[in-house]
Amino acid sequence: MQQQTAPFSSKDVPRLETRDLCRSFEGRRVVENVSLKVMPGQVTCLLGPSGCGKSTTLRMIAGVEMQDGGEILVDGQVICDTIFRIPPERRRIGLMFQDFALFPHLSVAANVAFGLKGLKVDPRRRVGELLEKVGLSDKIDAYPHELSGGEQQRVALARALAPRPRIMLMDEPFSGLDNRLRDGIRDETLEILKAEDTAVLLVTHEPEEAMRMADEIALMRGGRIVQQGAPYNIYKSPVDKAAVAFFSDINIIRARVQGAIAPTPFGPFFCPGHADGDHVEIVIRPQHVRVDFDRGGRGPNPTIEHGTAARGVVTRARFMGSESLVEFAMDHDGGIFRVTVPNIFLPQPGQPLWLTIPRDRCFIFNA
Ligand SMILES: Nc1ncnc2c1ncn2[C@@H]1O[C@H](COP(=O)(O)OP(=O)(O)OP(=O)(O)O)[C@@H](O)[C@H]1O
Repeated sequence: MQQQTAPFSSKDVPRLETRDLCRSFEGRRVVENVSLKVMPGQVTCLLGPSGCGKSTTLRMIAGVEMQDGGEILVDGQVICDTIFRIPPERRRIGLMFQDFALFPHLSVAANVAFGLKGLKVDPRRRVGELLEKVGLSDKIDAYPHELSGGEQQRVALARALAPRPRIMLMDEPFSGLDNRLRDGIRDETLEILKAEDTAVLLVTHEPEEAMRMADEIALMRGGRIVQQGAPYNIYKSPVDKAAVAFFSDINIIRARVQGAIAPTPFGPFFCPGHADGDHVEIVIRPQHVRVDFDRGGRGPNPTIEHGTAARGVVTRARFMGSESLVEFAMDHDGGIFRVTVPNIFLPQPGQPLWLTIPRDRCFIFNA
């Protein structure tokens, strides 16, 4: 009898996949069971604090660092496990790092053509095509010292793209650029990489950069991926307190669950799934706390959506540009609460105000 095979499309095969990558240095695990998939034309950001193992992961995929365990696949084929290893230069993986180091003695054209050595392509044509893409056709004969930081970055991108890499690994490639320049270059780079259908793995420790660039974020901590998903999902459904705190300041209300309810000075919080006696932390971002006026010592009326208001006294108020940051010392425990309010809101220190916590904006975790 003929065996039926499942319908299978090359579209379903990740361009880049890692399975359980591990690496230790001097007996210390710095990368632990990192499994990732990046589809063609997709950008995945490895996001995490300094030292969490992002660059080591990238270096193993590039082939300049050897893993202790796990495997790396490109288009469904193993290119490296603990026994078999394709050398870095044959992986067709492009690299872009913060110190992109153009060759100072070579012209823009020669820098871009450098990536084409040994390939059967017409270098003049490919260089011309790439410089047009990055908007630097008029700088073809210039030398790196004659270019701005942003222009140099674009040459580095053209050089990395020249051999048509299937995968681009980028390690904080934009952090050397000033803020205003960075946004433009980031967007342009993304557009070009998507148009070339390149799978991109980008390392960053900046949540804003990850939110801006990524189709998917892999949040890393202590060598492990703790959460993976679309930026919206990571922001809206964080796995733990640290995942919330990575994207913004946080306020924490501590309580103990009784009958699926955590009583707090802000009213009761419904805690399904938490057992009686569980200590919980209710976490809320500063932009989601609501502020109400004192109304002669009486705060706003309690509601189901916002619970009861708790009174605090302003200790500090700062205008931050598009919003104001106000700090409160809370009456019930003297703890500090941070609240951001759009536009200009600068109450005087000492002024009493009332804070409420929208129930649909807070996260409840076991303490
Ligand atoms: N060759 C090495 N020898 C020993 N320890 C190393 C080596 N390379 C990296 N480490 C250690 O491994 C850990 C992870 O480093 P890695 O560079 O991967 O982190 P990272 O998340 O990229 O940090 P950053 O954002 O600061 O670059 C760090 O504690 C680092 O000191």
